[in-house]
Amino acid sequence: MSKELRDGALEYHRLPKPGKFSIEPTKPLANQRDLALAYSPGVAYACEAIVEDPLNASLYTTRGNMVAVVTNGTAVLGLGAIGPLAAKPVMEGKAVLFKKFAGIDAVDIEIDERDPDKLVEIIASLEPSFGAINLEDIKAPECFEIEERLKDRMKIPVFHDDQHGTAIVVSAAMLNALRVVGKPLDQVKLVASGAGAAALACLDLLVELGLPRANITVTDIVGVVWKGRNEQMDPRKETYAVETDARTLAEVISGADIFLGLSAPRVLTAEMVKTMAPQPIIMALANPTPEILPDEARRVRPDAIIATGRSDFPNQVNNVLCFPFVFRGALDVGATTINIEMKKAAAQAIADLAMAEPSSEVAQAYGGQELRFGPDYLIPKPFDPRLVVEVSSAVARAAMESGVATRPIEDFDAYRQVLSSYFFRSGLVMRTVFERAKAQPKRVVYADGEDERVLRAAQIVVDEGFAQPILIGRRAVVQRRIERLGLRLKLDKDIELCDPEDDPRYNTYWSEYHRLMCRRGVTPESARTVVRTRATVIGALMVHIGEADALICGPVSRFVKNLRHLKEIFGVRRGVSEPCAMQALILPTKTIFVADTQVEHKRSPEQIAEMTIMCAEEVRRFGITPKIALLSSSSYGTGETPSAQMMRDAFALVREQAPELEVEGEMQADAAISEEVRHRVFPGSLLQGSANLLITPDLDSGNIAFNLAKALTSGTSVGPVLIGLNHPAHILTPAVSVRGIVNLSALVVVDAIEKSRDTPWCPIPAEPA
Ligand SMILES: NC(=O)C1=CN([C@@H]2O[C@H](COP(=O)(O)OP(=O)(O)OC[C@H]3O[C@@H](n4cnc5c(N)ncnc54)[C@H](OP(=O)(O)O)[C@@H]3O)[C@@H](O)[C@H]2O)C=CC1
Ligand SMILES: CC(=O)C(=O)O
Ligand SMILES: [Mg+2]
Repeated sequence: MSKELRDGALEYHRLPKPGKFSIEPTKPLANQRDLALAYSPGVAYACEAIVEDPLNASLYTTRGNMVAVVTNGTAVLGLGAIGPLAAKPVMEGKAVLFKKFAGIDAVDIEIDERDPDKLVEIIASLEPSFGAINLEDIKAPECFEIEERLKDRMKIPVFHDDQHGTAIVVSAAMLNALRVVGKPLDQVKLVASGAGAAALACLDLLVELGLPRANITVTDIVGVVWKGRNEQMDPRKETYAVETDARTLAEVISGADIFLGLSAPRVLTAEMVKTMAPQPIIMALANPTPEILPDEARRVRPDAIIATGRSDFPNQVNNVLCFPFVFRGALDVGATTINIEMKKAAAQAIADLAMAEPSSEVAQAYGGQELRFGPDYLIPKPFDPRLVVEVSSAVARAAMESGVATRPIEDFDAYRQVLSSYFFRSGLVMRTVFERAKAQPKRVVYADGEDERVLRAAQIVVDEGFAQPILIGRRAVVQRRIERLGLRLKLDKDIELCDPEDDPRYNTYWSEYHRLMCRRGVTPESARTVVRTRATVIGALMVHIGEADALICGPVSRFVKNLRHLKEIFGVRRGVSEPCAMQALILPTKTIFVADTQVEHKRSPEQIAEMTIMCAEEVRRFGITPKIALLSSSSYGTGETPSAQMMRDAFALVREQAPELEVEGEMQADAAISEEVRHRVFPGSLLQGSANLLITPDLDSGNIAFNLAKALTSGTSVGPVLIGLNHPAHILTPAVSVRGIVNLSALVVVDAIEKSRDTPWCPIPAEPA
């Protein structure tokens, strides 16, 4: 390993605080009452509820989402028996991965004990504290007995990750590697290096999946595991002992289709690789140094498919792809164990994901690497946000079907939404919107149909089935990009295309545009030019004419230009003097909406009141009750600036026009968020709790406040949501992500559904306003 990596890793572990995680309270502990609830005397009620029914522990404590990562430090990575203290960085790392990838709270427990009997006693005694136990880096053969005895004794899942996590990921990668080389699992010859925890569990699962036991030869530190051998044997190894005169890896590797290394650094040589069968599969998985480095193997066998356990080579076969998600699924259904059905379901889900087209989030995280199923992309990358959804739900379902789930999931669609929120925090907030959109899909035209993000979003929209996309773009370019991105979209089947260079509807579009704009200085000639060159205009005309129900434009062209076209072609809703843009910031504990972030830099009190009422209506679409604060530098009359007066006037107008709204103003932003601060300055406030819709006095303050909060909190943003036009449309900003486009697509479909019901929209004016 390079010095640079060593220095970087040590600094990462040391700064800014030693170690990799800390524990944060999830409840307020700010005053005497909180103390009385959290601790004595209030806590006693939670204790009594658990005495009454032990299942209440998952209601009143962290137990249901808490996993112990337990080791005794006897087989730490490939570093060997380095002891429990030195194992702590690895275990802290596993704990952090549980949290990051699957939202599971995990703590590392390093136990200074090698005696299996004592270890079993210690670990079994942890049952009251945890919802599941992840055994880690405990050496073979003791690990087998330890796990079996704990599984018998404990009523929560006990899972030795080095065995089963590795087996699941190896099986997924193996199934896909065999798919690439076109060899059936029941006809390949496999040689394993290593007969420890990981290797034997992998072999067990591969046998379960159809690899004949007779096709397997195992080697370890002594050499071939043969029938009759006495040296360093144990009952588990014995099950793979074969009748043979061969005694070394070099002898048995000849003609093998697969090398599975879960042993030690550099045990496989280039000479040995040369003798393998055509298109050999080499899984050199010892960590951190594999049995052979990929370059060395590739040099002698360019036809090989190669995987390692490391993130710095293609095909990282590592149990990180599995353990967070298997535990997530098991905890969510209250599984009493993790059985073979759950393991097989996890392996299949991982294998299937690599076959699906790559996600843009992964492409982004991996710096634009080519991520299409093939020899260098056999399994998904650890940062693939689909893993938590697909693997956890497959495991949960398998637990239910195999009868080990104590809390079966009733609504799998809802569960998948919750799972996606572990990665995309917009998931939960957007759930109501997606459900409504799916119930009544609409035709959405995308003006920038050649943009890669739009194409990826269109694929998701088609897969999720909440809209029928229409793309504006040149046919050859769109087709080429679909292929390059590995998408499955079929032009003219999944999606309609409008090619601005060659569309028979061109004459209809420019004539209509001219009709709308002829009294605004637009000549037939310039109408032709605008329609030929501005995709947003074509998209807007399609909606206006009724060929589409809603429009998404951007991210390529500028927001203000797009908005101008939309106002010209659509007009604004009756009673609206100016549209506005609202953005949502989704934080771990709450969602806030801010307006106006994009549209009009100066509004009158009447327009602020109008915007407030429109935005409140929009917030309800997310299933959230608006709690509105009209922001200012002044709180309840403390300032005399014109903008403070304007917000006071706007507040009075909103109270008059929409008395049902929970609204207050004018106030500073901290008073809006904190009830405590607000009550200090104005105890009689009409607003309860924290405001979630923040109306700012002008565009600059709205935009600055939103972006500052976003940058400081790293919250997820949804929007800008364009409100007030006479037809459903949103304008994408240049920084939008694929997920952002998908979110806005769902929102625009919901707009279109409401418009089709004629609530609260009004008809298209004959001439634009
Ligand atoms: N990529 C991944 O996701 C994972 C990788 N691993 C890696 O796999 C390796 C084994 O881990 P694990 O099974 O937990 O450990 P174990 O200690 O349980 O097993 C190690 C095995 O390797 C054998 N071995 C050790 N040295 C050699 C050698 N020089 N030549 C041949 N065989 C040897 C041992 O032989 P003997 O039985 O004779 O002692 C034993 O069978 C480690 O490098 C670990 O990092 C493990 C889990 C997951
Ligand atoms: C990845 C892992 O668990 C190991 O190498 O031990
Ligand atoms: Mg391990």
